[in-house]
Amino acid sequence: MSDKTYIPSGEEAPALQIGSTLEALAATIAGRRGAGEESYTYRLLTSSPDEVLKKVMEEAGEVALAAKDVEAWATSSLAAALAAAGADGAADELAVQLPPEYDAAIDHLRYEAADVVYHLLVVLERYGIDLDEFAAELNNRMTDAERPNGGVRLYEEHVERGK
Ligand SMILES: N=c1c2ncn([C@@H]3O[C@H](COP(=O)(O)OP(=O)(O)OP(=O)(O)O)[C@@H](O)[C@H]3O)c2ncn1[C@@H]1O[C@H](COP(=O)(O)O)[C@@H](O)[C@H]1O
Repeated sequence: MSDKTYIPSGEEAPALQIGSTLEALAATIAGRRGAGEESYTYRLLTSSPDEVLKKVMEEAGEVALAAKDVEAWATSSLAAALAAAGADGAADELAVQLPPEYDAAIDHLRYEAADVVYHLLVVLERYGIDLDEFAAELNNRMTDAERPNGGVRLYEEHVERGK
């Protein structure tokens, strides 16, 4: 844990699946600082920062396009169901059949989301923001009821609220 974060006393850190996955990936990325040119991650960590920053933007755009694809398949399925029901069809009895392409679009969205997260973690590594600090940023925005028990927090002096 960095000196920017803390776990409130009396609380234990949670063990969630996504947490350990992100920790493993972040550790792999950090470990690639010493790898050679054959490692894509090494190249992103050591080349012009524009390379990885461009990738984050590109992959975020791909997430948006993938999500629009999901919507398009859902919308066309609904349109087909409406057409099949005819003018007298009751809206609450529509039989919407989602095609295999819908499931494929969901898979693609998940894939692109993973690309964004990977590239974002490379950015965080490049700029020295560790996962605890990143988690603390998210945790600081949560209400007490939302925050996981033991969720790390940022010290007040590291919180910028633009005030
Ligand atoms: N999680 C990832 C990861 N996610 C995405 N990528 C790479 O990011 C690049 C994404 O570029 P593109 O979008 O152009 O390619 P694409 O995803 O194939 O295609 P589209 O998104 O355009 O459809 C590809 O080269 C992927 O291989 C990743 N490269 C590495 N990792 C992890 O990092 C570790 C270290 O990998 P090295 O970089 O090989 O050292 C790996 O073992 C993985 O655990």
